[in-house]
Amino acid sequence: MKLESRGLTLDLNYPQVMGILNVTPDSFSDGGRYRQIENALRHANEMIQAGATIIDIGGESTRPGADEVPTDEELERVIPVVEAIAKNFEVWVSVDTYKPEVMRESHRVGVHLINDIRALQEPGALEVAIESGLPVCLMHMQGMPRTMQHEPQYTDVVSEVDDFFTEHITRCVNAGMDRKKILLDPGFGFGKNLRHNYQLLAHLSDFHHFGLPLLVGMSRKSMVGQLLNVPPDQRVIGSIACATIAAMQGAQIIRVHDVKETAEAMRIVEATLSAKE
Ligand SMILES: Cn1cnc2c(O)nc(N)nc21
Repeated sequence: MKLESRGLTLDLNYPQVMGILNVTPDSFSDGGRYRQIENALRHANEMIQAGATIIDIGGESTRPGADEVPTDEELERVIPVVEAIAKNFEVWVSVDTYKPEVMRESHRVGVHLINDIRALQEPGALEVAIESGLPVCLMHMQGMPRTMQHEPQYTDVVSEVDDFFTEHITRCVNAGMDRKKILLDPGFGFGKNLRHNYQLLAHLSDFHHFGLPLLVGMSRKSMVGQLLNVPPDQRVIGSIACATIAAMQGAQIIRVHDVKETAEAMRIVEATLSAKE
């Protein structure tokens, strides 16, 4: 399975590591626009050297309880960084946004992939995504970041996420999107309690029946923290375990903070999966 965008190809027969680049104020404490771009380029370079083949740039925190960011503010944070990385590196750049204006401007300055935690449900987002011709990751979320972790409920989380994928693939294809441009993501931690997250991880391979790439993000999340009772910066080993379990089930893109460690673990997964054949 391969994914194409703007002349770049991603070989999805091997797990690809997506490095997280947050351009929210708390992520670059020493502020200042130029400094922010300089720091972002340095961080992106580190992740690329460590094995990331995609850099995911986000200007609005998606943590539980996070507030929304005005569109102009998100544009100011994200667009210069998307442009700088797309210009300076031969790497896939994805934009983590649900706002159509940010999608459009990111496309204008060279982004390769749209990563939308709201699965193109914002007014105008689907039209912009189709117009751009870019691949899009549709992620499942129950509720909104501000309230999604207040008692999430499911009858059967795996089948409900599967139904969500069916519904939104159909919606996008009926609106004119090329089905081959869609990626799917169960949205670990987005309206899921600990058990829901591990049911999704345990059954991740069930989602291959769509024949579309699976993108997963468990890095440093509470599904690791709640089990190990450690703060985010001590969740690397648990995150690697999650990444390995997902990749062993064929997840094609793993979204992480700790690129070097994850890329090394993916080498082990590749060796194991290729020995299966
Ligand atoms: C932005 N973001 C935070 N967590 C994520 C996840 O698990 N998947 C995707 N696609 N994006 C995420």
